[in-house]
Amino acid sequence: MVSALFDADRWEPIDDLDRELRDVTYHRAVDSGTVRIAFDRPDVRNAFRPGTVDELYDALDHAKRQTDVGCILLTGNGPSSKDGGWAFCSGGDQTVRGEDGYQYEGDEEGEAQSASEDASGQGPRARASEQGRLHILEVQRLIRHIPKVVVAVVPGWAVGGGHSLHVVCDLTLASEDHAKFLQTDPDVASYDAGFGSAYLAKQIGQKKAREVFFLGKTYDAEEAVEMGMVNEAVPHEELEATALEWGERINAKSPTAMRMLKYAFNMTDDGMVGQQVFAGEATRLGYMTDEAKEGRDAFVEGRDPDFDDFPWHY
Ligand SMILES: CC(C)(COP(=O)(O)OP(=O)(O)OC[C@H]1O[C@@H](n2cnc3c(N)ncnc32)[C@H](O)[C@@H]1OP(=O)(O)O)[C@@H](O)C(=O)NCCC(=O)NCCSC(=O)CCC(=O)c1ccccc1C(=O)O
Repeated sequence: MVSALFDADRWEPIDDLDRELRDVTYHRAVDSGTVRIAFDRPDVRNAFRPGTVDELYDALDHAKRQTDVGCILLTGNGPSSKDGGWAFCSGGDQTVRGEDGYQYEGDEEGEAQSASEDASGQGPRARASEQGRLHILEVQRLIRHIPKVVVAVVPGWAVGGGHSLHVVCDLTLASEDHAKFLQTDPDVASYDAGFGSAYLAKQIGQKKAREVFFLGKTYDAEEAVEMGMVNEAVPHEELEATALEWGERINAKSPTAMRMLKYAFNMTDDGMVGQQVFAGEATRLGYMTDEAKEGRDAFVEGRDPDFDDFPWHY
């Protein structure tokens, strides 16, 4: 069983990644352009270790390249076999935290190296795996820039770095029975000084965001909706069916419009990088015009371009 909320009839596994997935499951909906990526360490509240982050990154990157996929659901499998508890993600696995980041353990490091080695056997990720990692931030940036709608589907605890992940997702859907939102970063002397805090303040306001971090209160799904950091709370049993409905709605829309809107929402907060990402898509749209083709063809054919037929639009 993947998860107690997982409807096996509605999903098929995706298994053409370069690595074997141990800490994450990855599925595609049978009847829509929606994929489901889930943390699969329910006995530790879906805490992520370095290998989890590698798998998550690779699954997201694979999803990014599927041109018939418009929606990515990010969730946590459950419940825990130990106590029945549910989690989206409880952040970095504190048992493998070292002085310079989170450490690969035993065979996890071996797998990461063999999956990432270049021809010399000394590829950048092979070398990096000997050191502590904080590469959940690379996952955050991928979620931020992926040209699709990413929905955090929260069946239980969203804590620490897991809370930050839901913050950076485009939408959050939560179980009204079990979802709980908590920031423990300052309790364990960690701090997400980027999207997890500053972008959260854009969502819920400065005072409330400071309360989340400085007082470390736990909020249920309804409170999180009230605060503006969760879009909707639904009964636990309906969580994944509702997420799939959202995926269908999203996939029915114009891919270009959705991509440009996501980048437009990002741009005001993302500085020059936000402008660059939006501008790249504007350039792509430009390339699709006859005017751009004339510029390219003129160069390739060794002649001056003739733009006379193209108006100076206003
Ligand atoms: C999540 C809890 C609130 C759940 O509490 P409860 O329901 O009572 O369950 P427990 O009995 O506590 O937990 C069950 C079981 O799971 C183990 N566990 C839970 N969380 C973790 C974890 N994060 N790491 C390791 N193990 C965990 C727990 O030990 C139990 O195991 P047993 O063997 O059964 O006893 C509560 O569990 C809790 O508070 N967990 C810790 C939450 C936490 O502090 N997370 C880390 C925050 S820091 C972080 O995530 C940094 C991430 C990061 O990389 C980063 C770095 C720099 C910038 C940004 C980031 C970023 O945030 O992205």
